[in-house]
Amino acid sequence: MATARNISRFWEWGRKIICVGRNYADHAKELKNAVPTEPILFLKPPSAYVKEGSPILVPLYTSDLHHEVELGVVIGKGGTSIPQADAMEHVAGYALCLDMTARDIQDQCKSKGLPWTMAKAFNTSCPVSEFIPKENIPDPSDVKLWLKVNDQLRQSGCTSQMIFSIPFLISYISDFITLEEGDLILTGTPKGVSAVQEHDELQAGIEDVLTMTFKVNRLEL
Ligand SMILES: O=C([O-])CC(=O)C(=O)O
Repeated sequence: MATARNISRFWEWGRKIICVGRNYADHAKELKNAVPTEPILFLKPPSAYVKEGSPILVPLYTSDLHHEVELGVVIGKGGTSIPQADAMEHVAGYALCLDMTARDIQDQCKSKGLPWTMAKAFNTSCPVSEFIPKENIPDPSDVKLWLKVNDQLRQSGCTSQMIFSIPFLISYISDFITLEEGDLILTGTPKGVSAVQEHDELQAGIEDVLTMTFKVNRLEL
């Protein structure tokens, strides 16, 4: 049972989190998934947020927790049915994000045709950096992302490899989910995802813009 002390460690930041799956062909292929022809979307609740200084907590029900480094897009101006041509006017800035994934649970859900909620939406499943103002990333379609586990490089990719662009995703999502100020869109992960263990240190960065560090802990009840 979660105690008040535990709950106070779960940082709430921003609003809803809309995630795009398999938006990099090399990552879709490394997990033997088809490259999508339309965006694959799933959600994380605001209770998934965790900021630097607080740990990523491994859910008790997984033995295969993976990191996925992603560029997050922070919505500054809400809207419904936003045309692609206007999409970037709705962006306030960015955040470096991790889409922590219980891979064993996701595999079970996939084989049963069930939603990925238990694999993707648990407390602390969305570690985020500080907010990055839009001006600090003038071309979000061409920035390098990387992630190290205990100083070893695991993921290194460039947002130029995305299948669906940021303006396309904003327009596509807003056709059926109204985007609101503070919402975060996770734009998918490049290849190199791998398992993390208790006591690991994850360091991730956006080239020349920022780095962030998170510790991994077991959830204590
Ligand atoms: O779990 C997955 O492989 C799907 C996903 O989130 C991604 O590709 O970013």
